[in-house]
Amino acid sequence: MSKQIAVLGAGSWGSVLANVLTENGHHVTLWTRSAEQAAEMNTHHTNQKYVHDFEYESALTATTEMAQAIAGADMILLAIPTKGLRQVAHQLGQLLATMDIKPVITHVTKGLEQGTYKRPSEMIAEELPADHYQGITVLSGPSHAESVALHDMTAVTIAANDEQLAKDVQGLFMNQYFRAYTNNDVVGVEVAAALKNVIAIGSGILSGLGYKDNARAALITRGLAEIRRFGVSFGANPMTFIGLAGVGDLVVTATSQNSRNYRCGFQLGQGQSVAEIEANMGMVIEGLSTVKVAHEIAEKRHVSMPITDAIYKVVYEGQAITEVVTELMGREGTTEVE
Ligand SMILES: NC(=O)c1ccc[n+]([C@@H]2O[C@H](COP(=O)([O-])OP(=O)(O)OC[C@H]3O[C@@H](n4cnc5c(N)ncnc54)[C@H](O)[C@@H]3O)[C@@H](O)[C@H]2O)c1
Ligand SMILES: O=P(O)(O)OC[C@H](O)CO
Repeated sequence: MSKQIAVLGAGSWGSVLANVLTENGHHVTLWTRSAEQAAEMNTHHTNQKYVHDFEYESALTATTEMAQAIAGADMILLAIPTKGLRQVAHQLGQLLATMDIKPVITHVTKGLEQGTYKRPSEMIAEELPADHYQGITVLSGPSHAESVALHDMTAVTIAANDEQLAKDVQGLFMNQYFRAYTNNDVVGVEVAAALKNVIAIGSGILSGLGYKDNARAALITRGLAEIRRFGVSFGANPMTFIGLAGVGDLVVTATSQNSRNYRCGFQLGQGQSVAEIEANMGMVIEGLSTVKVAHEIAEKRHVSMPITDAIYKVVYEGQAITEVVTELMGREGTTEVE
């Protein structure tokens, strides 16, 4: 059945997911804070700043008025980077309190909040009035916007504490090229989503330095071990980390030139500075802030995360990459399976 859906955030992922939902026959309104971007979408059906040379469904409309976007919404999809999520959720919460709707909330944010160390669903829950939405679901997994736009076969995870809610959202997204699985491990899915970006930066660094397949496979495997350790310390299900939101997203992000986090690492490995890379990317590189949060949390909770710590030293302490790599490889031998 056709539903009314609002997508908040018209970057790469928000605009492409809005298009998937429109293709699935839903009435979708995309909210953006940029009047130029809304006009471009409504007039030319494009969003050139984020996904080049792609024509969106003409039924997809955009607005800068959040109240207009969410009017009558059955689902509201938040596609905002970690840094802006609380602010947008706050704005949404104020509107929901005054409106006669009770939508499902879904978010796709991959990060952890600086300072509070909160996961995206925790931030959203803190900002929305409890009785004015049905619950929160998380969409994650190996899914580059550019590939989804081209109908590359894609499988994602929809996580929620409430199984029926996850199934409802699964039904909205499923089609011939987009497959969704449900998962009840919200903590594991959100931790995996945030931390894979850090390991992807590390993988890019190794490639940028000229290391080859063995090095990358070792980094991905041991990176997954520390992501799992971190997640399990928060009560996550270890099985989540061998699923789509875990190894799936880690592989796609840590091996693809489509990944902004991998590309950022590659350029670091080639000697560029973080400031230069961020200025040229023009889109969010979530791993750069997540590495700081993850490093701080791991230190507080005594979770061993040598790769994350190494990337932290490169990004935030300016330590030479070659020195960090030597240190990592020179650590005392240990056992693989804990
Ligand atoms: N791009 C992908 O392929 C992809 C896939 C899966 C998940 N994600 C995740 O989805 C989230 C969004 O990523 P993206 O790729 O769309 O980012 P992006 O950089 O392409 O776009 C971000 C959008 O959010 C908007 N925004 C940021 N702060 C805002 C604020 N305070 N108020 C209003 N709008 C604000 C920006 O204007 C921009 O339109 C990230 O957490 C990312 O990790 C991205
Ligand atoms: O481009 P990246 O590195 O932010 O990765 C995008 C998605 O998270 C991949 O699933």
